[in-house]
Amino acid sequence: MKKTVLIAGLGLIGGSLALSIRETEDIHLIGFDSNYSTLEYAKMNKMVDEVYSDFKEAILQSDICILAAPVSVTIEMIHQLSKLPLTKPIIITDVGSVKGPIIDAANQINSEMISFIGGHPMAGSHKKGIQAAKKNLFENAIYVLSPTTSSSNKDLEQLQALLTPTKSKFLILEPEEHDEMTSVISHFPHLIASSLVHQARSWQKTHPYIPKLAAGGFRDITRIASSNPLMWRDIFFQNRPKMSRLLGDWIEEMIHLKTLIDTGEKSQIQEYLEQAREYRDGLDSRKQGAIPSYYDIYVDIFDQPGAILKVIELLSSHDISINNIEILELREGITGVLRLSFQNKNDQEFSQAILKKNHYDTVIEE
Ligand SMILES: NC(=O)c1ccc[n+]([C@@H]2O[C@H](COP(=O)([O-])OP(=O)(O)OC[C@H]3O[C@@H](n4cnc5c(N)ncnc54)[C@H](O)[C@@H]3O)[C@@H](O)[C@H]2O)c1
Ligand SMILES: O=C(O)C(=O)C[C@]1(C(=O)O)C=C[C@@H](O)C=C1
Repeated sequence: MKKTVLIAGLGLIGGSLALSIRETEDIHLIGFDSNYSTLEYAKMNKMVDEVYSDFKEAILQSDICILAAPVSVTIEMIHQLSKLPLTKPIIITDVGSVKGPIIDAANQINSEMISFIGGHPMAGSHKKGIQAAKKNLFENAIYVLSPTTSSSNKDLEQLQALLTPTKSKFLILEPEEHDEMTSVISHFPHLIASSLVHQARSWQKTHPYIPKLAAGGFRDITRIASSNPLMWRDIFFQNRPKMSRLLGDWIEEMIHLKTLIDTGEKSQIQEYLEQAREYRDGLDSRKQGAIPSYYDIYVDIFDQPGAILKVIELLSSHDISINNIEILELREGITGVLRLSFQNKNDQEFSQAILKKNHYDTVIEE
């Protein structure tokens, strides 16, 4: 018999999950969202089989439910769930970027019917909403799962089977361990990116040309400052003890760096930069399985009308899906560099072959 799977919150993450699992044969996929136009979009684009504007109605018929709303809303949904008159067993999971408070809420559920397994796909984007959803968003990404005492091994296997089409790699973690690591490698960097943008904005008051000087470096390090403020407010708030600790460490480190700069400690500054470079280069995931990254190609282009479009058209005419496009340098009349990101090695290599055949200079960084 078909299982009914509910995705509650059809934004970037919920929508992407819907796109990747919707072709699974033995499921009936339903979606719930508080935003009416999101439900309309999901229905029009056949992202789910049915849409619901009432959480209770949707959940009562589901066998598996994926909560994919902002973290604070997810916690509210778990409180609501615990009060529902459920008549059949249901596996509940979530996708929230912070796990501790979500698992704490789940542990308060007093229903034999609910098996809760925390979840967090470690892939996303600075974009939000259903229109930014992508089928292959999670390919090769780590997908953290945090089982609780309410869930059995069979439940975990069932959830992993449902998520298999995402082509992600499962990693079982305790919530505390998850929150500690993601605070370092995901949450805190967002705070720093936003603070760098604030610094530039403040200096712009006296130096109006600052935005014109913002080249590849500033854009690279601050891309994530364009992310969804509501989602990140929730993440910082729900993980605030860890964020506060990291801020303390960071301030101390900055004071140390300031001393090195003020006293002109050239060799120590160089050593600091070298150590950072070595660690950053070693993170390149595909060899070590640390952080899943996109498969990038750097393409030289000339600043001519339609130059970027030509590259996109060329690859899309071969049915290649480009995950992200970034213009790293494009100044009037000179050669620029496009960074094209793909979700897998095949697309990356195939694209390079096509571009080379069409006389583009390309580089893949190893
Ligand atoms: N964006 C990322 O990079 C990323 C990556 C991994 C995990 N996450 C986590 O995924 C979750 C969703 O993030 P997103 O990026 O998809 O955000 P999003 O803003 O794109 O989507 C959130 C969706 O939840 C819906 N929603 C909000 N309040 C609701 C409510 N009360 N009832 C029903 N639906 C409601 C919104 O209408 C929207 O469709 C968050 O918990 C976030 O921490 C995000
Ligand atoms: O690629 C991005 O824009 C992201 O910020 C994705 C990102 C991250 O890598 O920090 C953001 C939040 C998540 O919970 C998981 C992934």
